[in-house]
Amino acid sequence: MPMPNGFNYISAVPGSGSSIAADNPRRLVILGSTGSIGQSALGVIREHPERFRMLGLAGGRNIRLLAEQARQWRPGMLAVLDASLARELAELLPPDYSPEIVHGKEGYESLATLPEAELVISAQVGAAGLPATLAAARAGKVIALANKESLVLAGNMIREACRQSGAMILPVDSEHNAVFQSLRGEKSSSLKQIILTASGGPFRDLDAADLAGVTVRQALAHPNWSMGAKISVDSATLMNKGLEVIEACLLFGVELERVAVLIHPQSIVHSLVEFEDRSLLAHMGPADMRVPISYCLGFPDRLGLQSLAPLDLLQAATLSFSAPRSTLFPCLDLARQAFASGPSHLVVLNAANETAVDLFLKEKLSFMNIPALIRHCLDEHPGEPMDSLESILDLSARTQSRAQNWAVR
Ligand SMILES: NC(=O)C1=CN([C@@H]2O[C@H](COP(=O)(O)OP(=O)(O)OC[C@H]3O[C@@H](n4cnc5c(N)ncnc54)[C@H](OP(=O)(O)O)[C@@H]3O)[C@@H](O)[C@H]2O)C=CC1
Ligand SMILES: CC(=O)[C@@H](O)[C@H](O)COP(=O)(O)O
Ligand SMILES: [Mn+2]
Repeated sequence: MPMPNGFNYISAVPGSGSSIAADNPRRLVILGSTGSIGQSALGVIREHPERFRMLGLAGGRNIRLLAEQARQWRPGMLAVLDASLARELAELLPPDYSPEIVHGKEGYESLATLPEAELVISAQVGAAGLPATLAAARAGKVIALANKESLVLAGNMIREACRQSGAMILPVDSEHNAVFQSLRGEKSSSLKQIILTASGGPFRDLDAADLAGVTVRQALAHPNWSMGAKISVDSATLMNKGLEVIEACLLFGVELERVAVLIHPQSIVHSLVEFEDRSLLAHMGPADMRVPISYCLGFPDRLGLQSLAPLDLLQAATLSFSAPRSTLFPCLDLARQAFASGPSHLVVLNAANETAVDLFLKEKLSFMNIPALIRHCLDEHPGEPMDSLESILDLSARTQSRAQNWAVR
């Protein structure tokens, strides 16, 4: 298995290092196929239809798009959020096609653990993605992981599940995919630090007075990436980078102190690794999620992406780097503090953030109150054992209701 040598990495499925043979297509499930990552993944697969066989697609509420995808890919199983959406979805499918339609947490879990599935793309948003991701890990699947919240909520549980089942995680998140590519063939003892790049989001040059009045529309207008609403707001607050620091620690088995963040407004260098000999390896490419997704789908081979224009470095011209402004964007430090405090603090961090972002998107919370609400929830939390999926989901729910109360106080 061509994994980074000696890394404490979530790894090693026997045979998963083999190339995709055209006569033996990779059997695939996409959780979150109706989202930004899900649609980008389907774009990659559309370029290589002979290499993949679609076994299952899962959406949330967007059954029109899911029906359209299902008509094209004809998987044997579909999943949606609830029973009534499942019934509506069935009505939208052609008469000659009757897949099994499942719903809710158990439905997503059964899709993620389909016995024939080899590769599961985990691209649901938020804590909702955890049960199916954990189920896929327990079932020994290769998981192309976009849903970073799963690792933040249950990193150690997922690592242990992978160790026991032989499941393996391939990082879809652009920074972690960049690190993964840069570490291949290297020894863990040579690694000094990981440097994650952050665009800084749409508000990176604003001052405190301007930040107080930013709108939802402005927060959703990411300067470089086209993404779903939740992660776009996370990018604007720098919580996305906070979640990514934790994701890097868990994926690559490195301590918090060895994961640095640099603001890099161009989003051309997707991250770097520094070695003991002062060498820096950087991964560069277009700011398009089809690049890391295709790397995971084809791993250990690279799939061609003819539909994507090459990055023109002459056009890009400048690469710049600066330190994050943590006073104005405290979420990055809040995430670091939560990770240092322990697993239940991470659950509180994630739940408070999800509630805060949801309230901000509904214009019930100001941008500056997103970190204030998260800080309040963390300050109140004494810590508790997190030893099962149920305990995580229970603490998430309690935190969300506390956060709602704080916001409407
Ligand atoms: N977009 C990007 O470029 C990147 C995203 N990521 C991560 O990937 C994940 C997905 O992000 P993104 O694609 O942008 O998000 P989107 O909001 O675009 O898509 C989210 C997907 O999850 C589904 N979904 C929403 N709520 C639920 C729920 N309660 N239960 C089950 N499914 C649900 C949605 O279904 P429906 O729309 O049908 O309701 C949709 O398929 C996130 O964890 C994000 O942090 C990481 C790196 C880059
Ligand atoms: C594309 C991707 O991986 C996102 O997580 C991206 O990194 C967001 O950009 P920021 O660097 O602004 O958070
Ligand atoms: Mn990212």
